[in-house]
Amino acid sequence: MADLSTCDPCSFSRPDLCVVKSVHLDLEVDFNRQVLSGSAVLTLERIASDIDSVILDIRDIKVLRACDVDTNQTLAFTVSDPVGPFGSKLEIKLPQSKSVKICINYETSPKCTALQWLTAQQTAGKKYPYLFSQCEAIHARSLYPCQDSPAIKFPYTASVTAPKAITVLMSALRTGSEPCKSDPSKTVYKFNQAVPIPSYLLAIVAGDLESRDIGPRSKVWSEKKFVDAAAYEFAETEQQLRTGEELLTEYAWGQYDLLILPPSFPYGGMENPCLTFVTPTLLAGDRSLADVVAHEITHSWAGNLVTNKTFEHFWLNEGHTVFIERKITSRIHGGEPFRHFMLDCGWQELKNTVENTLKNGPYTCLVPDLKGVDPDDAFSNVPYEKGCALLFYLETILGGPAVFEPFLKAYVTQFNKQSLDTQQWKDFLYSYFTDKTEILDSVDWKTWFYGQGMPPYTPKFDTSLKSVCIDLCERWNNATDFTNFSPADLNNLSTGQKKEFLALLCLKEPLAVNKLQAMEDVYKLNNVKNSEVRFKWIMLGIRAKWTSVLPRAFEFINEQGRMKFVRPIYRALNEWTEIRQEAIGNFNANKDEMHTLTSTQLAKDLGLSS
Ligand SMILES: CC/C=C\C/C=C\C[C@@H](O)/C=C/C=C/C=C\[C@@H](O)CCCC(=O)O
Ligand SMILES: [Zn+2]
Repeated sequence: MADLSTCDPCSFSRPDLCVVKSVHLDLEVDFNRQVLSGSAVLTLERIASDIDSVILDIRDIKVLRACDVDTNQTLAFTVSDPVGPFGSKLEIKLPQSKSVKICINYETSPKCTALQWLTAQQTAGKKYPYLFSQCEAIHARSLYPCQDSPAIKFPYTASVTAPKAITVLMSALRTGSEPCKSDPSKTVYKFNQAVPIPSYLLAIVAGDLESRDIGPRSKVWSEKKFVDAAAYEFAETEQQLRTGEELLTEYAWGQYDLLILPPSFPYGGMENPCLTFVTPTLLAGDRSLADVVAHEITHSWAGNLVTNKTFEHFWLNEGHTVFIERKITSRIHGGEPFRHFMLDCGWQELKNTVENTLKNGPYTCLVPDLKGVDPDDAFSNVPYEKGCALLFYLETILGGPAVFEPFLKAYVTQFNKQSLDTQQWKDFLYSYFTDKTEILDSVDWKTWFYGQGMPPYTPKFDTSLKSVCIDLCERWNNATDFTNFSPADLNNLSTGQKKEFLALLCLKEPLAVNKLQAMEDVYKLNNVKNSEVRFKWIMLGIRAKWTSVLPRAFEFINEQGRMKFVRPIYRALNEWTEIRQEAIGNFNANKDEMHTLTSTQLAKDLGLSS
């Protein structure tokens, strides 16, 4: 196996020998060639006095030249391509000095895994092309030469040149724009991210974008078609930010904007600092899916300020974020009963993933071994929901929210702008609760961190919001006569309760087709627009092998590319023997329009690649 860094199994870099202290990118967006070209200036600090080179991660990057900025001396470099999913190792010889600033002239490849390039035809407006990035977990190395490990944090500045009609945004504060001096048909955009970030939080978007103000420090950005709907949908953003500040500390990033991406965006949201990226599947029209924004806002502390040292400790980012996100949303809507309802739904989602999708395998560990593994291949809701469950368990045994919430504030304060691992987190927990060592010693830490399967405990939740979902599920599951059901059954439920009602039915034996048709006759779910409810209704139909679900299933997976939805639907269609070839044919017909992350994972799900 390649000589990966001693501290991060997913990076060749050796920050223990020489570390990147800051980055400046000067890039031009070339939509015709679908490349970014220009330079990366890295300020380095030698840690070991006897080293004479720096090792960086790259993938599919063409390095044209490396030089010492102060002397313009050309620096020798080598690129090696070890076998494995981690790209290439760029080694650059360094001049003799304690700190040095190097300039790397390079260009990305059209197959850069961090970027999706869309033609004008693929956008909503059909007039201009579009480009957006997704660097988490280890795709930053295809965007710029870097030490692509979350153990390292650095501030960055950038200057990006693009055609005049195109707006460019980054995960940074906008510090101005001006016509390009050498070509008035282009605009140069300037950015500054003064808060140190891990490499995966560098992000860029370029497209025909409009914005609307939604708060004193927030805008929504999207193509014209979505911008007013987005302004309505995410109107609670400032309230969510303030609730996060009440719980934790002052928001450190200045601006909090939201970018609504094209439908191919593979995730619900991505916590890029100053500019959260979100999927348009959140545009429900009733703000019922804005909890994803609360999640991304929470990452402003858990993940972006306090960061997992490697992706084996991803639960530190996601488990804390989910646990705190649910505190934020329940302080705004519904209080503790609502928090418990969300925790309970999360527990069920975890159970379904652990037992049915991952079959209690190695990726059900809270802290998985990722040696030789691309983190994308290990991704699931386990670090989110098992991590959240551990924190809920600890909150319960340590004395409840009034005792545990001050710990969360102390945690983000202690590790502000740092990266840590699970051992450091546990040591801090013990150091904070010095009077509760006996309780902490009673926790089965080994099983929680490294055990496969469900956690070693069963939580007790307040079920006041869930009982109506359970009752309606049991009524339908046991019904032989459907005359006693009415639209009012669902009209009185929240979106979350409708979703949970369908999720509970998905855990039962597959329903008879005539029962599903009766449900459709009463509730008219075939026309539902809310993506979460639509997803569960489609999954219920596929489980029952209800052929009339198929047109709606294919329509849904072809109109958006959020992996949370398309992967389970493709997997379920693939398990439906008579439909498998149609599913594979649909995938092959649409894969070129998909984000690379999505098509790569779907090919593996369908057994078309290893
Ligand atoms: C144990 C897992 C270890 C490593 C995985 C780390 C990163 C995986 C990589 O695929 C990046 C994931 C980024 C996720 C971004 C947003 C998600 O939080 C949202 C996912 C669910 C949704 O679509 O709502
Ligand atoms: Zn997250």
